[in-house]
Amino acid sequence: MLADLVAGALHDASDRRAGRGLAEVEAAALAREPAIDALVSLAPADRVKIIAEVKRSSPSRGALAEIPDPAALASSYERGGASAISVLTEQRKFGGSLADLEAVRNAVRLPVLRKDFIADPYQVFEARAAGADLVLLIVAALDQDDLQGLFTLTRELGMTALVETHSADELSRALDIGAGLVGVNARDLSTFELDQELFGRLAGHIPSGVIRVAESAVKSAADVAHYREAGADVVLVGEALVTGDPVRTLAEFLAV
Ligand SMILES: O=C(O)c1ccccc1NCC(=O)[C@H](O)[C@H](O)COP(=O)(O)O
Repeated sequence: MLADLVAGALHDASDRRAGRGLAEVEAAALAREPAIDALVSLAPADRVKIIAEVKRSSPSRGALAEIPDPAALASSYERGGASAISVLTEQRKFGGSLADLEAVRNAVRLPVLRKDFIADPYQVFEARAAGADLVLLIVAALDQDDLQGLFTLTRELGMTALVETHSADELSRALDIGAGLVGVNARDLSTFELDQELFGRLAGHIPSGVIRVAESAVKSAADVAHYREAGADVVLVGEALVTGDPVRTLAEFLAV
């Protein structure tokens, strides 16, 4: 399933590239104001930080929320105390787009993450051109050379990579490339199974100086507290925010 998601994202990127070539997108990326330094915004603190996600639907859960105005949702996340905004830009299964990301960029002063299945440099340039400060790099979706290449390009463009892992082996590959922001996704992206204990098993192997992000499977403040007790500096939340009152839910989650 992950391979299908990556193939679909690459196919769509290739379609967009036919209309807007690499040179044009690269120029647009370089013309942007400098990216916000997400390593500063998400640095460990005496309280947990939250990356709040704009998520309409997903392969595992189907339709979640309409979200007619992603900019308004992102603004409410900002008001609610989120430290960064994640925007799912994959269209086929998540109903997202780069237009969503651009709208969010224009609405908030927080760092914005392009959450997609990124496997080609074109997608990284697109992200920066749309105003993203971060991109997601999923270790399971990339061989080590491609992971290193996309990570290096991300840094060259002044952005931060959230390097996502789901096993000890993937974590060591993330650390090998020098990732400073490492995610452990509770969701197996091929089977969609959730393992909320995975973060706790891997967190001890993430050296200090690397920001630890627990991703997925948060339904309640108790789940946020669970991740925090296991060592999470940051928790990334999608479904619980888009299906509830975002400001009130964030307040509960940030109070742990
Ligand atoms: O959410 C899915 O079903 C999914 C399936 C396959 C690949 C990625 C998927 N989601 C992306 C994410 O990792 C989540 O959107 C994110 O971590 C938030 O998760 P949640 O709070 O559980 O909505």
